[in-house]
Amino acid sequence: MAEKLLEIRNLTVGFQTDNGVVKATDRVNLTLNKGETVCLVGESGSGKSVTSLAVMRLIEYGGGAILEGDVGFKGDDLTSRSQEEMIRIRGNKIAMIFQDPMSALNPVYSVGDQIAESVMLHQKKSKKEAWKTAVHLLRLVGIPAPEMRVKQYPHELSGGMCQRVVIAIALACDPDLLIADEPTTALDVTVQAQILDLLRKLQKDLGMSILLITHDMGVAAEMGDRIAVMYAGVIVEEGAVADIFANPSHPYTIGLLQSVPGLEGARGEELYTIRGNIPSLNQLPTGCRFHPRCPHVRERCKSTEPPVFKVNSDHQAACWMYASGGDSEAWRQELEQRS
Ligand SMILES: Nc1ncnc2c1ncn2[C@@H]1O[C@H](COP(=O)(O)OP(=O)(O)OP(=O)(O)O)[C@@H](O)[C@H]1O
Ligand code: NI
Repeated sequence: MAEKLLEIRNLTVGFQTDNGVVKATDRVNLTLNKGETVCLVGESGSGKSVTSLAVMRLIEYGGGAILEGDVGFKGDDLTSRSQEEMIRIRGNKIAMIFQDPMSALNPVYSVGDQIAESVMLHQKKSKKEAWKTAVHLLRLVGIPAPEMRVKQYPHELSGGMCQRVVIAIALACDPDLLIADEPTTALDVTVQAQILDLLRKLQKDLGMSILLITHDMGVAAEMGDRIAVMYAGVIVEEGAVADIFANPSHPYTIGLLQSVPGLEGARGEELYTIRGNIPSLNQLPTGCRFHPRCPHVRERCKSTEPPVFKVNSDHQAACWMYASGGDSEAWRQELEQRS
């Protein structure tokens, strides 16, 4: 049995707005095993960042609140920790990196100072030792001539180099879990690939788990052991990466795959676009949230929200098509033919 590291259960995050409370995530369930990379994918506004910020308990600083559910981390429930305790947990066991490395770095301190500060915060080391560790970490994240680079300031480094520095800072606390929210979106394509390679290598060498947030199915295919697809605050499909690509099951996932050039799901010459837009949180449709955009919609989808159904042993989808009995079989055949 794989060892569970992070277990998000029924996580509902709410925000107070002028129109009352909106739920940015609604009973999200997601498990991450030790040493595994799980990719959380979905369109803009689907609730990916909110989910990760709730895990870190940073959502409370952004005006959100955890309304329901819990976050098991190494058997501990993070939702019942105080913010003081969370500071220690965030620093020591969970690290997070974001899209824009420049905004994560302080322009007035050298990169060495910033890494060393993180080292001293987490390990009992003198300034001199911490500086040595900073050089070591820069080497670990693939920065050439680290002895020279360590003295430089963020503006003297490229965007890709800065993201490597941010990763070095994250590694200073020797995290069990790295949450990476669109870590390569702001970088150009070649640099993007290099940073993804680096994350893969670090994961293998250091044995950490990665929760990778991306809207890019190609990135998810390359990086993930498992993929969870999010739509309008709910996880609509989850499974092993090979399974999701070979046998995408939720109509939303199928649409996503068909809209990516060069992926197997994309058949024919013309790329598919999912009709319509993601609904706003204060005007969620009844029943299945995806039903107004779904090419396979049936009456039941309009009235009742589907629970999660097993597609096979390690693959599940929240779609009525996978309920047993009724006309599900015929329905699935229709889907096979149309897609
Ligand atoms: N402080 C806030 N107040 C009100 N609503 C918020 C707040 N922060 C986020 N939301 C809402 O929560 C929803 C999910 O946002 P989130 O940032 O998690 O999306 P995402 O999937 O990460 O999208 P993206 O790919 O654009 O980063 C959005 O509809 C957003 O408007
Ligand atoms: Ni986001």
